[in-house]
Amino acid sequence: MKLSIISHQLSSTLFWCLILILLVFTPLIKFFFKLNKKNIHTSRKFTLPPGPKPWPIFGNIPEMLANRPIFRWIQKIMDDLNTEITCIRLGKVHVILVSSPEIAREVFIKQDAIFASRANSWSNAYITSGYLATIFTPFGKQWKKMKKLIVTELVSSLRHKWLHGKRVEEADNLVRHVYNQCNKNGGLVNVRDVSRQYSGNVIRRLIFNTRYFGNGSEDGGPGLEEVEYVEAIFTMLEHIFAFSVSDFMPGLRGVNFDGHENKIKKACQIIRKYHDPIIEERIQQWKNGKKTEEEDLLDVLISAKDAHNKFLLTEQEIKSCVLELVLAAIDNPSNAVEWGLAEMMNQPELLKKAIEELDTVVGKERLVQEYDFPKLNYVKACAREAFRLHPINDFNVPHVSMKDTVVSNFFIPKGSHVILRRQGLGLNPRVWKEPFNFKPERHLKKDGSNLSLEDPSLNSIIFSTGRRGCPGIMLGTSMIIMLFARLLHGFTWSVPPNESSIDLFETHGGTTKAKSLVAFAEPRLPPETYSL
Ligand code: HEM
Repeated sequence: MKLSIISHQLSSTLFWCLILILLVFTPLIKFFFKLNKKNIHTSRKFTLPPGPKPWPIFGNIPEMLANRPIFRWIQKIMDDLNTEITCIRLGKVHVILVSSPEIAREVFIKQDAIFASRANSWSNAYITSGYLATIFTPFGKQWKKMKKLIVTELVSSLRHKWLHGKRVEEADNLVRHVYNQCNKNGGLVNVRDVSRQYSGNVIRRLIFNTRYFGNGSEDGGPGLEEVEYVEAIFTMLEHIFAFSVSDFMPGLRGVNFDGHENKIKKACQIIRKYHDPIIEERIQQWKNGKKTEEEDLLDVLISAKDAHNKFLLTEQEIKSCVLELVLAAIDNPSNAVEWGLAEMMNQPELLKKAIEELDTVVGKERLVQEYDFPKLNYVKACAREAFRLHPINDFNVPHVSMKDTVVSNFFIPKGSHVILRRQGLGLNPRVWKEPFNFKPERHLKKDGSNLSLEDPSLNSIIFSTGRRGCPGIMLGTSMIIMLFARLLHGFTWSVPPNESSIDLFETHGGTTKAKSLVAFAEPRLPPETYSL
C-alpha cells in the first residue's frame, strides 16, 4: 500500500517535472528549430551567386593558382557569366565579388551591420600583432575601441586644425623638392617617386613629427632610409590582400606556400626597424615625465587615457595602430595623382582647364593653400576621375558576413568574404557613359557647388562607407588635393622629348601604372614663390 502511494507520488512528481520541462523548453526548442529551419529554408530557396564550380576541399584554389593575376581571372569570370556578383570558393570560404552599385549599397548600407567584420588571415594577424588595431581587426571590442580612438582623437576636425602647420610644411617641402629636381636631370621628374615620398612625409610628420628617419637629403628629397621605408610599405600592401593560399587553407599557415608570408615578414621588419625605437623611446619619455605635452599623433596615442585615468593603449597596440595608419595613408593619394596627371598630359585641354582654375582661385603670386580647396572643383573632379578609372587596387578591403543572409536574392553564408571591386564599379557601363575615357566633367555639379571626394552612392569607391568606411576622409582629401594642386599649379608638365605621349598601360598584375610617370617639369610661378 505504502509502496503504491510512494510510486504514485513519484510518478505525479515526475509528471509535473515533465510538464514543467516541456513548458520551459518547448518555446526554446521551437525557436531554435524555427531558426534552423529558416536557415535551411533560406539556403534552399536562394542559391549562391553564380560562379565556377568548386572542387571538393580546395574549392577554386587550383584555378586561382593557374590563372594569376587573380583580379584579371575574376574579371573574366564575371564577364563570361555576364554577372555583377559572383561567388568563388577558396577552401571553405565563399568569396563574393561585386561590381554593381545597387548590390554594393545593399551590402554596405542596408546590411552594413551584418558585413562589418574582417577576415581572419595570417597576414592580418601578423601585421597587427594579433588584431590589436583597426583596419584588419574583426568586428568586436578591440575594433570598437581602436576605431573610436582614431575617430575622436586622431582625425577629428579639431585635430585636423591642430595638425595644419605640419601638413603645410610637407606641402612646401614637396614644391621645394620638385623645384630642385627641375634643375637636375634636365627637368625630368619621377612623379611616382615624388608623390609616394610626399604621402610618406605627411603621415610621418603627423605621427612622428619628423621628415627623416636618418640624415635625409638637402634638396628636400628622401634619404636612403625613406626610400627603403616607402618601398617596404608598398611591398606589404601588395601582399596583404593578394589571396594568399594560406589565408584559405589554414593548414598551410606559416609554410610560406606562395612566398607571401616571407615578403610580408621582411617588409614588416623594415618598417618596424624605423618605427619601434622611436615609439619605445617616446613611451619612456611619457612614463618618466620628460614629456608632458602632445606634439604629434604618437604623443596623442601614448597619452590617451581610459575612464580610470590609466593609459588606454599598450605598447603593442600603439605600434600596430601606427603601422596601420602609415599603410592607410600612402598608396591612394600617390596613385591617384600619378594616374590623374598622366591622363591629363595626354589631353592637354584638361590640363589647361585645371591650370586656369588654379590661376583664377590662387593667382600666380603664391602657392595653393588648404583654404583654396572649396573652390578647386575641377581639380577635385580630376582626382575623382582618377580614382574611378585607376584605383590602386581592384579589390576593396574584404568585409566578412557575421551571419547567413540574402543579398540581391542570392544566399550569402555566414563567414563569406564580400569584396567590392573598385575598378569593376568604376568601369560599370550601366552607370558610367564611356567608362574607359578620362572625363572629369562627369563629376562636376550643375550648380557649381563644392565637390567632395566622398561617394556614398558607391558608384565608385574612394573612401567607401558604413561602419567600416574610412575615418581618414578629411586628412586623405587634403593630402590628395594638395599634392595634385601644387604639382599642377607650380609646374608646367610635358611629355619627355623622346616620347610622343604618356603610355597608360596598367601592370599585368594590378591596376597601378605599368611604368612610373616620368615627365618634364618647368616652374611656372615667379622664382620668389618657390623660395620657401
Ligand atoms: C588618402 C586617401 C585615402 C583613401 C582613398 C582611403 C580609402 C579607404 C578605404 C577604401 C577603406 C576601406 C573601407 C571599407 O572597408 O569598406 C579605408 C579604411 C580605413 N582607412 Fe582610409 N583611405 C585614405 C586615407 C586614410 C588615412 C589618412 C587614414 C588615417 C587616419 C585612414 C584610415 C583608415 C582606417 C583606420 C580604415 C579602416 C576602417 C575600419 O576597418 O573600420 N585612411 N580607407
